[in-house]
Amino acid sequence: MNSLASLYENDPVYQMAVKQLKESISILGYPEEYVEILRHPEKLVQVKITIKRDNGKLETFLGWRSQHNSALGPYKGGVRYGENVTPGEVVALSIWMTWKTSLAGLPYGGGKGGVRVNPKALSPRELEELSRKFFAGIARDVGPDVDIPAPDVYTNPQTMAWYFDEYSKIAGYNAWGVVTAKPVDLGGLNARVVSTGYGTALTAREAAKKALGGFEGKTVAIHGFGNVGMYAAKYAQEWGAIVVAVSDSSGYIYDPKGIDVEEAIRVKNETGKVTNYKKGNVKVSTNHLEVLELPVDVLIPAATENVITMENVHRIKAKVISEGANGPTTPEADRILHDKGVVVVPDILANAGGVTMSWIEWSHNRMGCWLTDDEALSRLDKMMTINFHRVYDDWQKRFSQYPMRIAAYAIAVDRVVKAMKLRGWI
Ligand SMILES: NC(=O)C1=CN([C@@H]2O[C@H](COP(=O)(O)OP(=O)(O)OC[C@H]3O[C@@H](n4cnc5c(N)ncnc54)[C@H](O)[C@@H]3O)[C@@H](O)[C@H]2O)C=CC1
Ligand SMILES: O=C(O)CCC(=O)C(=O)O
Repeated sequence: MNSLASLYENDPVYQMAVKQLKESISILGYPEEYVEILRHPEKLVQVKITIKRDNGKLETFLGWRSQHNSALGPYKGGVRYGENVTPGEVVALSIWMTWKTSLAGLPYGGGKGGVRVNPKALSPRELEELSRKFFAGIARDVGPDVDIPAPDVYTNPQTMAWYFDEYSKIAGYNAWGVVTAKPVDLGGLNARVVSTGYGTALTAREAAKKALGGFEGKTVAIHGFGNVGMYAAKYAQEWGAIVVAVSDSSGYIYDPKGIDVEEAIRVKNETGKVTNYKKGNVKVSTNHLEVLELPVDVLIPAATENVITMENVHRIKAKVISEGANGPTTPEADRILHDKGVVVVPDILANAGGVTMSWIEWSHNRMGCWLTDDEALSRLDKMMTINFHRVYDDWQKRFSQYPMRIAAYAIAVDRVVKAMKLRGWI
């Protein structure tokens, strides 16, 4: 294999994505050579980004955009910033995007981007320069009909406004459809901000109805309190569950009687650390991973990949897990959870609220008309509830000896393979 593949092949997150792909291809009865076709991105772009720091020094960062598969439509997926971002992680995330958009029935393929940078160490001006230069670097490879980025970890609507502006200047017109999750004044929807967390809480709710006889009164712990974790907490509480614990990278807070989610969001937004929450008899710990092991009914991992592993899976007590994060559970741990009777709603189903709302935003931008947030959320609710039950029922009917992820993958991979065959690619 060529040397570009050596950039990602040894990455453990990439290897996890390939393992899941292999299992699905084998279960679907497709030839093994499909694994070789589908394990590589169609294109991987590396960008060098040099910015002038506020102290006058030049600093160089690397960024990547992985375009995994476009059989069903333009590549779609977020861009993340982080000091440990690797090309392997970006390629893996782009593979998962292909399955996610396919499973959601959207007219998209899968892509993902990343920049290896600690965003917390940059001033707002430095962050803007980095964001604009990253997007200018990939401008020839993206576009409203080619590849449509969106936010992921440590990027947000402001980042999308810079991307949109940079691309529009290069293209010579206002390219509304080149990114989604834009600010409302630039054609975005407020509903996109809440949509991933909304969808993750929704799939937790539907899974709890199946596995626990209902969602109301059930206890919930959430790992990660950013965009996804916060809104998953908000909607879980709104729908009657008791959110007893949440964490961010500073640690976690736990109150068995329930935490005040609105207050926790205020504390996180104003101080940057959820562990500054002080209400009631709250217990505060600096070990954020312990939140995964609390005695709760429902667990929502909403931070990073590889947090439920063979190391901690035997200590996990939740009976329902809804994966807000991408790739939080290793395949081995997933199998053990399944054998213990835990219902794990897989990431490609549980966190599809974001990309589904992105599609609603993108298609309305292109038609030049606008939806209210309530209309957009009610559409999302319908789409995700139907999709959850379609996957759940198929799992029970055809794949109950496997984790639910396998049923989701079987539907998703099959749709992509069929499109590739129809197009004459394979
Ligand atoms: N924002 C979106 O629309 C979507 C996000 N996701 C996934 O959800 C997860 C969270 O994303 P966002 O909430 O958007 O990010 P965010 O940047 O808004 O929040 C991330 C949260 O995770 C915590 N965190 C970061 N690194 C951590 C680490 N190494 N260990 C423990 N905690 C850590 C942060 O403190 C923060 O609370 C990611 O896996 C992302 O790929 C999936 C679908 C869509
Ligand atoms: O809204 C989007 O296009 C991206 C969402 C995303 O990156 C994800 O679902 O992981």
